[in-house]
Amino acid sequence: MLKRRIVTLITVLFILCGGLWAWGSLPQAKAFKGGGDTATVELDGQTAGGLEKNGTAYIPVDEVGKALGRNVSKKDGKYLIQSRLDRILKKGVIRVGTTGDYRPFTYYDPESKTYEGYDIDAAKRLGKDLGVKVEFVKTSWPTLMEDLRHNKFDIAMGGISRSLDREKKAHFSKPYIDFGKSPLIRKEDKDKYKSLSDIDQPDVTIGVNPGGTNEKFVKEHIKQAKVKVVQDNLDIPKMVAEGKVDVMITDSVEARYYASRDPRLYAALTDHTFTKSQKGYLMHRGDPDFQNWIDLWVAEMKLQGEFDKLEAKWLE
Ligand SMILES: O=C(O)C(=O)C[C@]1(C(=O)O)C=C[C@@H](O)C=C1
Repeated sequence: MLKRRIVTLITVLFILCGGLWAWGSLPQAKAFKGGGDTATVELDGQTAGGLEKNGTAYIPVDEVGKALGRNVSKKDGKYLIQSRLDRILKKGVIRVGTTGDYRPFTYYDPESKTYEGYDIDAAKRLGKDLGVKVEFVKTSWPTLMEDLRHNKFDIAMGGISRSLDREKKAHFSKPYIDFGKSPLIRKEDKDKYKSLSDIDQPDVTIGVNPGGTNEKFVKEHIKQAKVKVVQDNLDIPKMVAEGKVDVMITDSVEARYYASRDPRLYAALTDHTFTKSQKGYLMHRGDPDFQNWIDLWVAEMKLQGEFDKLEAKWLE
């Protein structure tokens, strides 16, 4: 009887020591929250859970991978956190964030419940070239960076301006189109607005959508004119045409698009834009394999004249 008890005790001790050894060998990360025997870390806006021991968190590497939107594999005794590219290929889906409010790049049609536009076609082509399905995820200009950080999508596409500010928090692909900020006005005002100072007058009202580079430009450069913030970007060109606001300062590409479709509108100064900028696709930081693939894809699209075809279809 005593012998059996001693054997059981030794077995229990043995299992306990093994468990502690396995626990201790889990990869580490600093905990910011949690206590007792659970811990949580935040990685790129996602949380991963594990155990805490003496102020150190032990987070299973699978959890880390999940939080980063990446797969984890084990080879030659080493854990490998794979690129997002491998995960996309394995899952057979790429999640593309897009705002759906910026013609001609991205437009969500509430009736057909589908997206269309230059970058929607580009995203579909991207899916085809990757050999995966495309799942569009709605985002917005004010929440774009947060939605990316929270891993709501793998890449954002839809007339996004490359900017040094955004590159501090995310990563842009190589550019695929050049443009600049310019005014969309009523045709009858063609001779009235010939420069930014003609526009920045107390009797002028500028319509602007929140959260993007249009608003940033207006905040930085407009001192005297009235500014009306319009939640739905798609409403602004019509508001200009109907005289509800006088000017929309936006990307020259968009100004041209609306002016060529509505005879009441005029795209001014598109050859002398207020700024010079480029569009790019927005990705997470720290994943060179995925970023390189996307850059090569952008280069191939240019080389094969695919962006030219999209321009002919959507921008002319
Ligand atoms: O923020 C950006 O990157 C954009 O280029 C998007 C942006 C904007 O500047 O607000 C550009 C033009 C459209 O009218 C709406 C959105």
